[in-house]
Amino acid sequence: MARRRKAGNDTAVTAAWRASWGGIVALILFTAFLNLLRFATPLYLLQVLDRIPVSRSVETLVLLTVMVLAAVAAGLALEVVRRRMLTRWGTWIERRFGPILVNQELSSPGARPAADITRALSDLGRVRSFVSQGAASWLDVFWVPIFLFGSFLIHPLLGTVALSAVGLLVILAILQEWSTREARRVSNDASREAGVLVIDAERNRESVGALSMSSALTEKWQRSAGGKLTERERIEARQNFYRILIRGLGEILRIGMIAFGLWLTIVGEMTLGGIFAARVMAGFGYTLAERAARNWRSLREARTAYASLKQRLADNGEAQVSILPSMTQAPLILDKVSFRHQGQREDVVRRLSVSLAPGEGLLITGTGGTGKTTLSRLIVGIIEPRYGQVRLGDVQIARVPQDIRANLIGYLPQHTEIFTGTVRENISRLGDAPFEEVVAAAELAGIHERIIAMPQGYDTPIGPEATGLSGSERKRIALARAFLGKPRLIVLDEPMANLDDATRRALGTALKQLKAEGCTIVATQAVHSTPLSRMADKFLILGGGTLEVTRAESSKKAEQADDGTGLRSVT
Ligand SMILES: Nc1ncnc2c1ncn2[C@@H]1O[C@H](COP(=O)(O)OP(=O)(O)OP(=O)(O)O)[C@@H](O)[C@H]1O
Repeated sequence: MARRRKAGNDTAVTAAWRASWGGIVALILFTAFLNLLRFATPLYLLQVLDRIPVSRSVETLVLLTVMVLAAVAAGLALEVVRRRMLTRWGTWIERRFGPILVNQELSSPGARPAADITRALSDLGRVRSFVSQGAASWLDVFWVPIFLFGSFLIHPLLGTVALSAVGLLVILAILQEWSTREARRVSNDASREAGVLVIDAERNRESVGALSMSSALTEKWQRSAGGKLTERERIEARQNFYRILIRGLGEILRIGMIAFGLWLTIVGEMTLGGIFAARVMAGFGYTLAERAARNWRSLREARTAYASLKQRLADNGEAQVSILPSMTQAPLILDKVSFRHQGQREDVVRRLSVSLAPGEGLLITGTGGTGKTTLSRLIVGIIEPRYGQVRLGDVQIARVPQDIRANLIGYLPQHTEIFTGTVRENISRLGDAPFEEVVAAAELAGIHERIIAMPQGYDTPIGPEATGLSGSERKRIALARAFLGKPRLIVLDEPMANLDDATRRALGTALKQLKAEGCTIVATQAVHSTPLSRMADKFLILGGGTLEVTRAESSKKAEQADDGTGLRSVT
């Protein structure tokens, strides 16, 4: 399976390379042409300075000048086209991989944190930005030796001077990189810390305001941001120092070329045209090397970003499985499931086995922190067990492609999530489910009447803040989302929390109706709820580090279970 997965994703990356191949060849040719055109100026100088003073031919001067200007104009035109090609290539890369990454990160069974999506996209942005802006200088860098060789051909001494200057430039660039590396690491860490702090504060704005945490948070932010600024100052001071040295070295090279050139003319080894031609070629070589050195970091960052993107694309947790048509009829099976959170010493769930036929209900009970949410997430395939399997029949849920999983499973997370969009879009999972299905789901969740009382009904825009909706109304919209299309398996994490008694009873009735239509229901509760107990055919009590699966004999047993006693027969 792993081999098949890798092969499939390699195709995505290699297909992109294959599709880019023609463009890359064109870019190399453009680069070759425009650099060849750069030789027009030194050739012109050789001809004009050495021949015209002797021949005194104005026509030749005009003709050569027109020719060199045409070559310069052609070179500039090619450069414009080359830059345009690189920009388009960069945009193409981002367009091609952006949706794949977002979709992959959002549907990953590992449920990566949101920061991971941001990181993946910023890696992609880095690759795009390098291709659009930095790649040209690295394409040109291969021409540095050719320009140096040109000045070497005019005179070995001038070639050696140019080569030494470029060599020194490389050493300075390495020193610049090396001397700022640690400061950049510290600055990036501080910057990330400050950013996370602001995002957290923004997310928990209400608590920050109500509990007067703003000055403490500002102080904390200032410490991180201040650290970043100090390091940035240090980095910039060093960078400026090396940049000035590199610029100065360029000036020294130009002066040196003239000085050595003139000396060579004095000793009769060179002409005036030769001096200027060699000086121009050495100047081109140096400038191209300097540009590449300036883009050194962006090349390195783009390489790291590319490697990480490639890894992400090869790390697609969704295996292609053949979905048996019988999956909709198959039981939900938890087969010796164990799970431990990263960094924890204890398993939250250990060797848990339970099976639920279509139409059966399971109620997971336990006090805070006993693992109800973890188990719900294991069942819907957001996280994968450490050992054991969660299956629908023979198929592991976490391995089911996301689009198929979405039709099979409805899920209400513990924290109600409302997306920016209309009520209808929120219930239809931002898709285009038929309106009747959306209404049916809203009716089951007991929110239909409230929605049609809104000014724009199902088209009313709402968002994460969802002002204008009570906590219970938000919850019922999220419940409707879970019920949409009456999926094969519905997992509800604390569905009764925040609901009043009448709504709880109505929800209990809705769950019974869904069960009667063949849905398997898994619900959790921290506090006893009679409608949920009535819905359940099986009970699972978490707590005290042990798990026991029990068959309900009566809802009373569930009540006993709330305090950690009662219910003990394993299915
Ligand atoms: N991402 C995580 N990393 C490490 N430990 C975690 C993580 N999520 C939960 N835990 C730990 O796993 C245990 C079970 O947490 P879980 O949220 O599943 O419990 P719960 O029964 O749903 O709690 P509550 O009713 O308070 O929501 C807790 O001890 C919790 O601290």
